[in-house]
Amino acid sequence: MAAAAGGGGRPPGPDSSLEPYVQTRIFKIIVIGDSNVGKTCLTFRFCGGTFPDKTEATIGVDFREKTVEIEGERIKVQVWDTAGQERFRKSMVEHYYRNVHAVVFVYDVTKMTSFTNLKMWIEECNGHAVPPLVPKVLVGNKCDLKDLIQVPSSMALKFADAHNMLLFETSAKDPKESQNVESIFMCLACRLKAQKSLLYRDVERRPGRGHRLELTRDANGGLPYELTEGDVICVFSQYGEVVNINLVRDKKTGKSKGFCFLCYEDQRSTILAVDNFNGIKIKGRTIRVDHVANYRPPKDSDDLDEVTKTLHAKGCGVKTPPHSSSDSLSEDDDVPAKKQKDKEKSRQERQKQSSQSVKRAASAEEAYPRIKIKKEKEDPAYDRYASGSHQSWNGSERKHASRMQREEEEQRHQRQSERRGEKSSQEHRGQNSLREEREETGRKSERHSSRREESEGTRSRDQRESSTREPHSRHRERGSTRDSSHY
Ligand SMILES: Nc1nc2c(ncn2[C@@H]2O[C@H](COP(=O)(O)OP(=O)(O)OP(=O)(O)O)[C@@H](O)[C@H]2O)c(=O)[nH]1
Repeated sequence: MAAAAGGGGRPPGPDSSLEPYVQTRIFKIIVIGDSNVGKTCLTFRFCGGTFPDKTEATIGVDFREKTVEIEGERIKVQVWDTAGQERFRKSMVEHYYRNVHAVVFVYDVTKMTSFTNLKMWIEECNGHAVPPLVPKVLVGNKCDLKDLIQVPSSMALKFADAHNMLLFETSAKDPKESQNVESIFMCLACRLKAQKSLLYRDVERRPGRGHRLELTRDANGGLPYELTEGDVICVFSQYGEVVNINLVRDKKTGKSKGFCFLCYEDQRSTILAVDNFNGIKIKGRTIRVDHVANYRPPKDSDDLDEVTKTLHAKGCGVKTPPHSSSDSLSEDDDVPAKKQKDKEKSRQERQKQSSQSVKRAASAEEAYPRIKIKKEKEDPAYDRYASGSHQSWNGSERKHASRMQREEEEQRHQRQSERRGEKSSQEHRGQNSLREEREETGRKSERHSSRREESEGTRSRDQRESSTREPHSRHRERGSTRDSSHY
């Protein structure tokens, strides 16, 4: 069942390797227990197949990895060898438990205190809201020291039963027991595989330009006020490119309000960020992040300088070439400052005329073709936080977009009729060309209907999303994302 082994080092991030994009699931398994029970040796035995001559107390965490094959599927077992000593684990505990898929509790069969302390380790684990679905096993190590055994198997078995865990009694040192050590992790991997689809590599790399990450603020945390947009981008670009950021600032003082909206280049990055950043501490403040459907660009206010306005409009991501001709409609992309001012005026005029939020969202979509914004209902929570006037979008931009579409359509028609004209001028129009024409018509109608299906699909999806969006429906949405990315 098992294949290649891995070594220690940094946690292999989902994008850290240059290996081709394959669907490899990663199971994060943490090994917990008192210091000196043999956690490091067990992980060495499993990942490297050896018993280390010498070990030192683990500081923070060590990572080891092994790729195994279960029923034809390659799975990466990522083993987190945690520190047993309180002083070496304090700052890391939250990281251990975040998005963990399975837990291995280890005690030393020759040391009763390491067994009685298990209660404390289980409490710690429960205190970090590890879901009940996460499999846990109990491992009694150092069974080779037969004469020194203090913890009888019957006692350990009773404890394991009481906590709904499997018990493994083994030795990292004794090579004859290596199969048993392997079974600990393989048993967990098999159980995890049997559960539903896991982890990030399964998530489609969709250009989810509308997907945003919301860094919220509550009584216990939020972004440290001193962080600038650049700081936030530095931290959050670990999991993907940030293409736009809206760090909400006080209108008068310009100081950060401690919350922010980020737009990643794809949905996968947003999911990764939610899973990895939620609950971390930055400068003593706990970060809370949510994955919500739509990125909201900053609201324009009068005292913003032109550079900032243009940056808000363009985003901060690297420019990618437009996907299609309609993408190149971005008139705003290189709007000179004066034009921007004029637009601002007419925008304000239009704002008086129309206060319908749906319309606003629709026109925003046209104003920011690079960051497509889905239509959605106005989120009152956003208005509560955000300062400054509502942004409404210029009707001329809408007209411009539709005019361009019309022109494009006309050009396409012209090209088609030219092609047809050429064909009719041919003297001998045989069966082949007739067939070609029929095929062309078929293709065209196919294209047409698929486009219609696509737009209908998008519309109904948008309708569904907007109908379920409430100020706090983010959580539901995030839950559904998790459903698809976690077991
Ligand atoms: N006899 C015997 N000794 C073992 C076994 N496993 C580990 N040891 C020894 O136990 C000591 C501690 O092992 P480690 O693996 O470093 O213990 P740990 O739980 O990782 O300790 P911390 O990193 O401090 O949390 C070392 O001297 C190992 O050689 C085993 O199966 N049998």
